[in-house]
Amino acid sequence: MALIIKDWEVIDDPQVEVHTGGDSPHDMTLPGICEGYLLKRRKWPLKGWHKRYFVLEAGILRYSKHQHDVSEHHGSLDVSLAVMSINKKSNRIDLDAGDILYHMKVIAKSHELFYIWVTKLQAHRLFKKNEAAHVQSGFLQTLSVAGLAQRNGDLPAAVRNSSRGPPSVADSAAEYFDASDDVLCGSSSEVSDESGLSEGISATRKYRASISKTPNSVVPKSTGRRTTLPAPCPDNSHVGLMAILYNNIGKDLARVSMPAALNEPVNLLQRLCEELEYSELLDTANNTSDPYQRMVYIAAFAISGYSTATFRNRYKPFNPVLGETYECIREDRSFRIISEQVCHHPPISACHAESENFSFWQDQRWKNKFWGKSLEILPTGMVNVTLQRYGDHYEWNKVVTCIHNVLSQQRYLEHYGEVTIRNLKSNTCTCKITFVKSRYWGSDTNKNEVQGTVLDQSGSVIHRFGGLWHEGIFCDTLPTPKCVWKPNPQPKDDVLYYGFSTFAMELNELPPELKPLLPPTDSRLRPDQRLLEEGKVEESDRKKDDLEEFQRERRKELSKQGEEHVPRFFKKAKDSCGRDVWLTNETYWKLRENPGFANTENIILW
Ligand SMILES: CC(C)CCC[C@@H](C)[C@H]1CC[C@H]2[C@@H]3CC=C4C[C@@H](O)CC[C@]4(C)[C@H]3CC[C@]12C
Repeated sequence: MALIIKDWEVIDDPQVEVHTGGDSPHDMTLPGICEGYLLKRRKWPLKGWHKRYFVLEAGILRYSKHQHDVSEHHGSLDVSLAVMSINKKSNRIDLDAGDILYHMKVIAKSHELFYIWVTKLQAHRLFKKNEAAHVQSGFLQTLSVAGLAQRNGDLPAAVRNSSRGPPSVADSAAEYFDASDDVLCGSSSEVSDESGLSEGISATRKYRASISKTPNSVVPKSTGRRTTLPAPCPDNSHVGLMAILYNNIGKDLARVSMPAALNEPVNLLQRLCEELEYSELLDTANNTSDPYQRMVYIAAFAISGYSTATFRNRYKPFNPVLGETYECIREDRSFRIISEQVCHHPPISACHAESENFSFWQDQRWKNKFWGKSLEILPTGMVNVTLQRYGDHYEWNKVVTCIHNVLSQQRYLEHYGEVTIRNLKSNTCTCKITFVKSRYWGSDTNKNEVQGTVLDQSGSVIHRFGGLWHEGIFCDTLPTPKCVWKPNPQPKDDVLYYGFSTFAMELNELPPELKPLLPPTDSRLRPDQRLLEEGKVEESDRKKDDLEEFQRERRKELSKQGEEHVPRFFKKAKDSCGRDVWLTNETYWKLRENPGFANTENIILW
């Protein structure tokens, strides 16, 4: 656990990782150089903050007065020997190596720049440690009897990777750019004590008691769909994540290739469909005449999409390849959805669902921030729902999802931040939902708290609701106070099956009668994902490599011809605020019916 003293956080020492993964492509490479002006605190003779030029190279941090005199640097420090603490609020970094102590601060109020320095420092610290371990293991090896020499796979990653050159400065500049373009900043979600926090806690306790008294929804009658997966999930506890993550700092997680053993047999397109697991809340909203009450159901729906996180922290979804599609028709829930990977850099997945009660669409993309122990996922883009009967168009943002202890088996997910739901067709009411960031001193009981209010035009509270995103939401201001949403119970043996809900199990099912109707780009036909689902991990891994290579080839070919990939079922547009959005072009279902995808020209992805 990171030690936290009044906004200061001691960053855990990077653990040198011993690889067992043989020829994994994710070995440690020399991290890129990081340089620029920072403020450095000085005690004597001129007390205060002074602007200095810092250069971080191969694990050594040097500084000088100006950029042009870096050669005559004033001081230098091996960053792997220093304890690093950071203060996210004031953008400060302290490096304490006992005899040498650097207090540094990012000049501009740029949280981005601060983040880049912190992650780069971590990468360099790990690199330097690895290097030290290399020297030490080399030393041990010389001592050991020749025949007992260590297997290649047991050596620290850096040892085997020495042949690969350091990334160029241009590379690392690209990486910075990647990390810094239009990112949302910081975590604004910590509820301050003045805002009635203790009140909130006791309210949540009350809500919680009421939720637990509410019986679970009746298990739906058999839908004829499968209730389990063909094979249990592989054990992936041996896969070393440290090198993968440190080497990809600043990059989109969705663009980083990882071994198949880390994956779950659904992809991000299918996970968009999974957000409709509780679509009956939208049906209810469409049958509720009171606009304020309707908003409560929309809010419950917005929260329900986050509940799978409780059980889904051990595996990551497959990244769809550009042009991949996924359809799902649910007669039992009377909706159908189509999604497509519309952009590769940055990765964007777009979806559109429709039913007699509602439409639902979003394009999902996000940024990552890797803080050493945790990884924050900052989604951009809005979720949209329209209700057929009232013509309402609701729009809301998503909150931050944080993967805590990302490198260890104690991994867990947390959501925090504020959601504002607006009805673009009427300003009768808005809704504010707070996903409360858990306080580090708190026990488990203050985890996953959600509080919300529905406000009228003048800002008065009309409804209040709350609870926990993994247990349910209670609203005590409805004519009959009630639990508006409660997650379905997990199926038996869910731990063996990736923590999937029944709904998730059904996503990748491929009934024989469906197969001829699907375009060849449908995720259900993706071979590596199918192999993983069947428990053939190694074959899946190989297929995954081929498939990714094939995607790169296709991209090269296209750019050689000066062309750009054009999504097939979605078009780019601007929303009311001028943001780029991807909307359906309404061709999918028409083509499916006539002439049918077997009779159209399709791109070949695998
Ligand atoms: C490194 C690996 C093995 C650890 C597991 C990573 C898992 C937990 C990560 C990888 C990608 C992540 C998803 C990426 C994007 C979103 C959209 C966001 O609006 C809600 C969270 C959600 C749905 C994330 C949930 C957590 C997630 C599934």
